Amino acid sequence: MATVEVRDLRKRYQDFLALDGVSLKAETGQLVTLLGPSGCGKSTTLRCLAGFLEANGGEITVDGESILGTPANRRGFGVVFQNYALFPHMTVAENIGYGLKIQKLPKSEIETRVYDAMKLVRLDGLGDRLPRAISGGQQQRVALARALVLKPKLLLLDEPLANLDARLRDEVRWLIRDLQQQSGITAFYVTHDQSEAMAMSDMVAVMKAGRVAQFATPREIYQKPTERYVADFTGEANFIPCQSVTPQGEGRYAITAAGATLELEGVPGITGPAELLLRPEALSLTAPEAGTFKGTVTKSAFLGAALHCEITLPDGSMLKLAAEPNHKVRTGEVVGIAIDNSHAWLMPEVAP
Ligand SMILES: Nc1ncnc2c1ncn2[C@@H]1O[C@H](COP(=O)(O)OP(=O)(O)OP(=O)(O)O)[C@@H](O)[C@H]1O
Repeated sequence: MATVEVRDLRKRYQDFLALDGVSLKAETGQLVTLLGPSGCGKSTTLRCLAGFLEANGGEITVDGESILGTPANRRGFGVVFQNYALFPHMTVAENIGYGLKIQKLPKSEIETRVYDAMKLVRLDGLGDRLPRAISGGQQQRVALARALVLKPKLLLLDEPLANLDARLRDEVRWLIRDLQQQSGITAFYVTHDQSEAMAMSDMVAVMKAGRVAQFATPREIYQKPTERYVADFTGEANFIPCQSVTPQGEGRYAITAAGATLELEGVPGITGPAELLLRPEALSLTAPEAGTFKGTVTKSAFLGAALHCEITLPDGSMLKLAAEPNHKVRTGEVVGIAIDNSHAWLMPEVAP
């Protein structure tokens, strides 16, 4: 098992800088997700890790040793990409055992390991089928078994669920996480799906234009983002500009925003303009005089599990919240909004 560190990684395609100093680390047994919009450099980072691309600068170490000079086929990593690229003329079992055959292992050992791997990914009984005779989810599980059967030091997964429908995505997602945790294998996982990243990862690197905007646990990324980009990418978010910010030490601040005064935590060391992040779950409807904020309902929709409301504050800011479904509000009604301070967070207006 392996600790993997990426330091200041740079990659240029002709004159385009795709990676501009990417740094992150996976401790042994962790699953680290690279999350971000299309084109931010997730796959490029993973391909440098795999050895399919040569970096132009920086360092990648496994257990402290540089691997940049080691060709892909000597790195001992398992790779699962979205186009699973199974060999179409080989059976499921032959596909899974291919890497072991290349390593010239004895036939009996190959058979045992392939059998175990098929059981692990719940493909028992399908060993004799050709890839075209199994479903997309099963094909992706073959790809996973093919990587795991080699007992890799590191597992690299690039949008492995992208071609699956929603139900299968859920199923294979939990299977991957279960297998990764059971085997204690270190893994990097690329996705642009925020909920996938939150559900599966020990650590998340939110990427932005070839850099890592924030590298932290899913909880921290969601509740304590360092900038608006990260907050926006990791879930529903309301932002309210602050009129005044008074630091109170240890990452706490007293602020005024949209006519209210609040004390809350935030990104340490804010000195300039700041904005308040309020996730929908930080907000609840109350009587106008009882709320931290007072605002006017501009939209409401009953969604079954919640009443979705949009409320405009006196400074023009808009709050989206999920109210208790039995609440009834009218458009134009003045309401109070109570805030759970533990879900409120202060961020600098300009990224640090
Ligand atoms: N072979 C290439 N030649 C030139 N530019 C490339 C090449 N491969 C990728 N790029 C560019 O580098 C940037 C990063 O690409 P990359 O594939 O790493 O992004 P990504 O975050 O994985 O995106 P996606 O989610 O769409 O796969 C993009 O702007 C992309 O257009």
